[in-house]
Amino acid sequence: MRFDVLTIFPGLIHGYLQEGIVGRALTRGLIEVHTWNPRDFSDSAYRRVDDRPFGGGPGMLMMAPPLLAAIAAARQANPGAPVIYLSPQGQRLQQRAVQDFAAAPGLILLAGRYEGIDERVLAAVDAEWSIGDYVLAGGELPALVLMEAVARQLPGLLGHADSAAEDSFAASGLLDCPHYTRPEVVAGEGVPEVLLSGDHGRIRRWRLQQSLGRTAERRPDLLERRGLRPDEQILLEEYRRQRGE
Ligand SMILES: CN(C)c1ccccc1CNc1ccc(C(N)=O)cn1
Repeated sequence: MRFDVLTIFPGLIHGYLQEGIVGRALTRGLIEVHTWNPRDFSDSAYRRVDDRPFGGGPGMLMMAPPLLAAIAAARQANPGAPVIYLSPQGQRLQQRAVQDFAAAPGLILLAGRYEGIDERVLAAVDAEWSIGDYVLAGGELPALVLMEAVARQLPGLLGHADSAAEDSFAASGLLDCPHYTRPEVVAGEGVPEVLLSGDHGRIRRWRLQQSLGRTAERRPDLLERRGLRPDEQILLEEYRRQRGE
């Protein structure tokens, strides 16, 4: 999959992609990442990309012409790829949208800076997405968040093939259960004996019960949406009894 990122800080994008699974996906050719700097599309002497807002107000805005030209260049290089604008005004990114993006031929991501961009750029944008209800100095981190979440979904990217499919959100719609590894005792704390039992049916049951209990405690909204099978309802009730609720 090809990602094209429009940013005045290309180093932020390439820098992050040197490490980790996305870095490996790059070297393995599973993904391609190209950055386009609006400054290269500015027709002003000082490669100007920002200017003062009409109507006054603090800070600067990104001008439309350099961004529109950069978007056109990216569309030519990544045909069929939707242009996604990362902004606090966008739709909230959830795992379902990530899975949909993973099926796209490519993605063109527009990272805003300053106080935002000229509204007329949105005529060239296909969708506006937000990674959460908070404000960052630029759209580069949200672009990297989207890229990594999508890259994890690409077949062949993660070692144990089905792990992305096993992601708690994707598969079960539940929060993940607790995990343990060696050493067996940490600061006097041991490991739940069920995990040492070798009884895989019991282990699976315990993990589902933990996921259900944690989701009920921390994210009841997820359970609302998902609903519970009868057997899950029983596991959750047993969990609550054991927790003395
Ligand atoms: C500079 N700002 C305020 C801005 C204003 C408008 C658009 C983009 C930006 C860039 N900042 C972003 C981008 C995305 C998110 C998010 N929640 O996805 C948070 N911040």
